[in-house]
Amino acid sequence: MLRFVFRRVLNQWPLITFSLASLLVIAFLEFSIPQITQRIIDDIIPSKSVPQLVATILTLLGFALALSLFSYVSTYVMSRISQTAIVDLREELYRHVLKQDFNFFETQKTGDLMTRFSGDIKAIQDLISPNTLRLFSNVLTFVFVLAFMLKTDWRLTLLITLTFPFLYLLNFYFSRHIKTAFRQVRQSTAKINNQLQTSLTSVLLIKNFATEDFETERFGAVNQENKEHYLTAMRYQSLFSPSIDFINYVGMAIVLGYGTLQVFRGELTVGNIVAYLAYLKLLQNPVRSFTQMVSRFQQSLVSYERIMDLYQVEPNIVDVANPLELTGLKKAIQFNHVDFSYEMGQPILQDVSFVMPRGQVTALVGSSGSGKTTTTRLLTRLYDPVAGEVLIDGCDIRQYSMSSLRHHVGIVSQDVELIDGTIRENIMYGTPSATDEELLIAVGAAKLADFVEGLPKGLETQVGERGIKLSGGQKQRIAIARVFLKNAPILILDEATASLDNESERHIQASLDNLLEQKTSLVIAHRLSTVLNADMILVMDKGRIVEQGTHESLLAHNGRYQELYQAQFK
Ligand SMILES: Nc1ncnc2c1ncn2[C@@H]1O[C@H](COP(=O)(O)OP(=O)(O)OP(=O)(O)O)[C@@H](O)[C@H]1O
Repeated sequence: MLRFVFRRVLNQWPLITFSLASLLVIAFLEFSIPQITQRIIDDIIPSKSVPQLVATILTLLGFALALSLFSYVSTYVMSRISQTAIVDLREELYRHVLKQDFNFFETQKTGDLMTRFSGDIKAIQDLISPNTLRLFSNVLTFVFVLAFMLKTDWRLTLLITLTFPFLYLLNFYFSRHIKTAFRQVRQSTAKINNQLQTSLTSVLLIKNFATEDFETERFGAVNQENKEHYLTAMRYQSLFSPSIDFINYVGMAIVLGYGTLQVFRGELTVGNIVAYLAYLKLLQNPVRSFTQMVSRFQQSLVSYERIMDLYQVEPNIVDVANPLELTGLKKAIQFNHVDFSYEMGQPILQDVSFVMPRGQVTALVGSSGSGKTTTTRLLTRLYDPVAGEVLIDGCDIRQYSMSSLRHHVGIVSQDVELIDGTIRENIMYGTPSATDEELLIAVGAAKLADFVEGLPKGLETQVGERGIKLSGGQKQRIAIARVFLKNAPILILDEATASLDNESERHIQASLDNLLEQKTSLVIAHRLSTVLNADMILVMDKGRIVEQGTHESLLAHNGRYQELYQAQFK
């Protein structure tokens, strides 16, 4: 973990060098101040020299001022180093997560991912904090002080160091337990986040089924679990500091007891004892901050492991080395003996083969769960086939760069996804360079113009939380306008007109027909009326294409299409 953190701050070496230099100065000043006390007690008090006293006090104040100044500067600089490193880390992790396969997001819990971005990154941030820096300066002071004490009275110093093994053992014992306990705290916090995330995004479900009490009870259970783990962690942590304090008092007793005996024998001065007591504190400081660091370190370690887990996930669907750039569709898209399964041993698509010639509309029909959406997902490489291939102009789509492939496909799907922003931002999402003229054409084509003109802020109206609520049909039309604007040569319409009333559907259908005319499209529709005019209809059943042809030829055939048609219209 330290190596990981170190690599992340290494590029800020000038600031780090400056911080380390300040640490040296701080350690020197902290070591010197008790020397001044000793000098006053042992030399100046007996000499009764006022000028010497004034000079020494001024030196003391000067040292104290310098100490404050260096502490301030080094703390601020360290915060800067830490913030810069954390911003980089968060961004890198974000990019890494977005790069993952679609499948990753389907299996990963959102709340858990959010915890990694918030809590876990914060724990790493704590590690690169001014407190950690303090620990380093304390360690330096520790070395200075120990060297001096050994020189002054090695026996007394050795007696004090007898307490160190106990400190070490206590650290060892507590840190192990604290680490385990904090891992459980984090896991249960992620559970709380998951529960919150799922219930807050399904409020309608909860209201409709009046399951508030049930949900609250479930939430209570995970909340309680979190409390138990936290209390376990706290039990260890609260016992940790007092145990260390006790050992420290033993050290103080040794200095006072043995030191006073030495004074009796004339081997140490009173000033020596006072300085020793101050130094004892300086020896204890590192131990103190070390104890705090242990728990922070444990938390960071748990978080580090969770972040590393995330880093270690690599996407399976990636560009080949030196991918081709797709520059347009010239002849056809072809599915060639494609097999696919989401989970091993459970085939979803089997031996799917068909051709979509350029400029034609291919429709996919079939009962629910027959594999229509899955087929469209293979075309944009949300998933790759298990066997067989998908070709564009005779070339396997895996040879093209994913971004060029996806730039060539426009999708309107069942679930419209809107971003938090204005209607304009939503329509221009993915096409930020579109001109106002192009935007207005898209708005008109998607039959949104009347609706937008009726809004006081027009295209600048916020959608979602801080703006207007949109109906299902309006959302869908925004999604259609977005695809109009993208103007990709290949179109996928997955139940694109699903949430429109009959009248809007007619409007949209007309403009979609315009759009489809110049495109190569794959249209999924449960309502057969929307696919009557398709150039080719593929009938899917249990992951296979069981029939294909035009509406008339399929009806005449008296097969699965006939059944579907009968079920809908008779
Ligand atoms: N992410 C997934 N993981 C595992 N199985 C899945 C996943 N998505 C879909 N399936 C399964 O794959 C099969 C085909 O689903 P698909 O969504 O392609 O069907 P569909 O024909 O589009 O259905 P509908 O018309 O209801 O949208 C279904 O049995 C479904 O349960």
